[in-house]
Amino acid sequence: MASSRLVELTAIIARETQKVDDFFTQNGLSPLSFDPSAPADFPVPTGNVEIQEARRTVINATQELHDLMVGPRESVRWMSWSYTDNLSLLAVYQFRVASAVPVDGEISYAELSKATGLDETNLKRLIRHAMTNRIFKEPREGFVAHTAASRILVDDPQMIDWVGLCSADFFPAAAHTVDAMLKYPGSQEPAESGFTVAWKHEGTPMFAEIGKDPARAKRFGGAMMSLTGGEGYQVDYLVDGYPWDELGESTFVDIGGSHGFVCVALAQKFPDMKFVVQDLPKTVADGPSKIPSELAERIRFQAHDFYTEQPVKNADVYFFRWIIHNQSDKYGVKILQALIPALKPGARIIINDNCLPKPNTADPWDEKITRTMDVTMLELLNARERDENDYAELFKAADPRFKFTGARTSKGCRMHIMEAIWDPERTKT
Ligand SMILES: C[S@@+](CC[C@H](N)C(=O)[O-])C[C@H]1O[C@@H](n2cnc3c(N)ncnc32)[C@H](O)[C@@H]1O
Repeated sequence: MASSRLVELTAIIARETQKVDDFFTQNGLSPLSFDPSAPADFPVPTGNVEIQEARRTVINATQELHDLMVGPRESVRWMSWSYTDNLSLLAVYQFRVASAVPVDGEISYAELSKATGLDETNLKRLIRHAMTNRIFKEPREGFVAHTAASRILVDDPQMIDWVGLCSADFFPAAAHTVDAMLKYPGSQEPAESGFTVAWKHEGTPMFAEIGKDPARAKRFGGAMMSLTGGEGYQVDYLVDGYPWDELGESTFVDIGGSHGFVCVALAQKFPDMKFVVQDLPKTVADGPSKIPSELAERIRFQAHDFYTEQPVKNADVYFFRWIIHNQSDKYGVKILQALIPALKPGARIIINDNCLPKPNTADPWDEKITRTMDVTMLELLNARERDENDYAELFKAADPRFKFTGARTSKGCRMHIMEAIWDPERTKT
């Protein structure tokens, strides 16, 4: 029957919402709301699998119901204008509108215009558009007040960086990605991406260009902290999601490890492990100051370019988190090959990154995020996310003596742990 899916979805939504609501009542939690005083995050721990699953089911079922009700033609029509969401967000970011709106209370458009330097007419147009995404509200005509979402743009500096990075730096890159693909078909070069075409520095990759401007680099760093601390990316999933205790006394090399926060988390739980954090010279220079003094003896820093030969020989683990997805296959292979002179038999190469799902197998919310991340890697660096088979092929292309053992993840985690073992006995064919 034509309406059966609609009725089915409505029943699912009612049933699962009831579970969430009962949990809120039993635990004395305030009801969910868009009010500026409402919690900025869903206030149930990620470890509560039952309620988190009910929540996801509602998110996915309401989205499906919404899309069915809107219908294909109208969906496509208005999806084509979704870039405007970025534009109004960019204006909010660029003119620092959120910090000019009082946290408790309201401000007239005229005063807000004075405070931000954005002319009143355009301010009103852009803010009223942002309001359609629940960023600010107009409690009475002509006055602006915060919502829970706009409050985040006052309270959370890393989220402000994330919004700035995506709307100011990445949005033009997306708009120029097809131009870049036409100009450099099938390119694997980071210096020939949509980002480089948009910002007119073809020949210089995004990271190098951003690094030239301290403010832009700082914003990039803050934005990455916001993303990697977000739901499903917390480092606890890595600490608890792999049998690190099997390693006993061991050396772990965190390649492109930034300021060593992964090593800190592992060192706290596994006292027999020692760590080397490798990154570019500027980054490692700041590293030691970020390590708790009781762990300093076990975590050392080393400047190393991961495209060149690995200097730490015979370690037990060579680890890459958020590194391989920034590489095209050409450069991913180069990074893995640079390890080979250092590897002892049985050394583990561990990649902690996204793993693209097989079609129709993933949670739709997660799949949307991971596939958006994949296309973003194309825009920025001509790099890519990979599925399990792609990782197997990457290791094989680097050297058949890498024995790929597969990808694993845990409930609620949006990343995977991919592992290969160095086996010099495997035939090099
Ligand atoms: C996306 S961040 C990932 C940082 C960290 N692994 C994490 O999980 O948050 C990429 C890191 O790679 C470092 N990096 C970039 N190019 C590098 C290179 N050629 N050699 C070593 N590190 C590099 C950057 O400085 C940065 O810290």
